[in-house]
Amino acid sequence: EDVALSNRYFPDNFKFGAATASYQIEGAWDEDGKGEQLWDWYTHTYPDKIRNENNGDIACDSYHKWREDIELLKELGVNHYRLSLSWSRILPNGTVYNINQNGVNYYTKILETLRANNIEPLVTLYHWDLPVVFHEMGGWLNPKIADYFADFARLSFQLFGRYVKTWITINEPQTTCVQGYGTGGKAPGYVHSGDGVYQCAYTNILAHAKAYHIYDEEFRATQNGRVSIVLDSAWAEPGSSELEDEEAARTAMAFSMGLYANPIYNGNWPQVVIDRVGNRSLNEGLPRSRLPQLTPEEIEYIKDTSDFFCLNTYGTYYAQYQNGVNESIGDPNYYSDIGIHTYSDPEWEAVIDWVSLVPWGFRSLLNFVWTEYDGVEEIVVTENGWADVETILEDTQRINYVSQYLSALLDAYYEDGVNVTGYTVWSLLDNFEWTNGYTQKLGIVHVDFDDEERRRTPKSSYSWYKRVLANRCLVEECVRE
Ligand SMILES: CCCCCCCCCCCCC/C=C/[C@@H](O)[C@@H](N)CO[C@@H]1O[C@H](CO)[C@H](O)[C@H](O)[C@H]1O
Repeated sequence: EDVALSNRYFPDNFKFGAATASYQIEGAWDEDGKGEQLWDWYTHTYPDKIRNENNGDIACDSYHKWREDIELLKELGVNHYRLSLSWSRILPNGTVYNINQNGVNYYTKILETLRANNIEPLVTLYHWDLPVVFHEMGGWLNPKIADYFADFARLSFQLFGRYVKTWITINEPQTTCVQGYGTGGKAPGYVHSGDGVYQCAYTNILAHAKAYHIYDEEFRATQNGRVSIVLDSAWAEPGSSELEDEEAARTAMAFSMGLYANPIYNGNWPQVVIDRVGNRSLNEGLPRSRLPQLTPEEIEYIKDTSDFFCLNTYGTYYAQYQNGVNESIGDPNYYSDIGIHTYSDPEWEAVIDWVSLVPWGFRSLLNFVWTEYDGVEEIVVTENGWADVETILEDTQRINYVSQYLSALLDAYYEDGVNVTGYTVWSLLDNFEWTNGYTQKLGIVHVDFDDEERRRTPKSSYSWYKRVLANRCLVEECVRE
């Protein structure tokens, strides 16, 4: 079915990019002095938790093939490349006591080459590969980790600030906290849904704020860069226009995005989260809320620690009021705290459940971020893309998805006045998709994981994206305003 796409040009200052993350592409897991990190440990200790017992030991072998990756980016014509630093490649034991010069050299070469090719690096300091020593100390359940992260951030600003003007502290704390420490679906696989999610959220936002303040106080004046955190959320659409369903959708957004965005942009946790977790904790007979209380000093310290909003999003779901759940006791659990019913429309095109072709949901989400969070003057989409579960070189579904999401983005910009200034496709390469191993393919470039050379083959979406970047327009002919 033909869908009408926006015929507006992308604004002159709009930036296009592609994204990857260290553990998902680099490989060389123990090479040249790199230390062990959480996902090395997890995939080696619990191979059965990963599809086909795969791991990222070699992944796309980008540790050796990074020049080829930059060639692909150059040819594509992107304005920026979002990549992440492997903390334990730079600091094998996690702390600044021991710096691995090979790791520093690796990233220096990449950043230099990107700059030489006029590609702006968007650098994420932490994309889930926690040095294993910190996992042994409790990982993100231990607030002390925030200090170690801050040390790593300072060192990275010192080492790479020449090249990097856009820093992202942490990727998707929601995924880390809900899946890593709540449901156990990702490393470290902990199931502490009632408490762990909130403790992890606390440590993540504290770590982010520390890194932000370090940049602000020690580097901003000389380096002139900016700092943000990547937050992810699907869009929660009310299941009906009934007030109860609208409230259910707002509650879902508060628990998914608000838990992290509210303290950073508006100050403190969302009120609905404070109330629901607090009341349920009392009903459960607990002496205090399972949600850590932020002190007035912490609220002030964490608030306003972002220079622009980084958004990752892949899909939409409906939220519906669920009768009786709010009163139920005896189930200290993040999802019971939210207490709503969610569902998808079976008509929505989707190959995996959380990536769905719902461009209007994306537009609503952009509008939500724009109006809900104080002081947001700019939004950059730092991840969005389509998942296949088999190798498809003529990936028309991906082209459909990305073109319709970009069209929705243009509508949000031109029709709704949302200042969204960048879009980053996930991903440049098919890569190691965490517990899904190599079974989910989100790259615009195919990587042959059966080939020792990890041969890269651009898919149709790569050529299509290249044309969009060159024309700055989604259709045959665009109009100027
Ligand atoms: C509070 C909400 C209540 C109920 C929720 C109902 C269910 C709706 C579906 C929500 C989404 C499920 C979880 C999805 C999270 C994604 O945003 C996240 N995993 C994306 O992470 C990035 O994914 C990339 C592609 O897989 C890539 O792996 C990258 O590294 C990640 O940053």
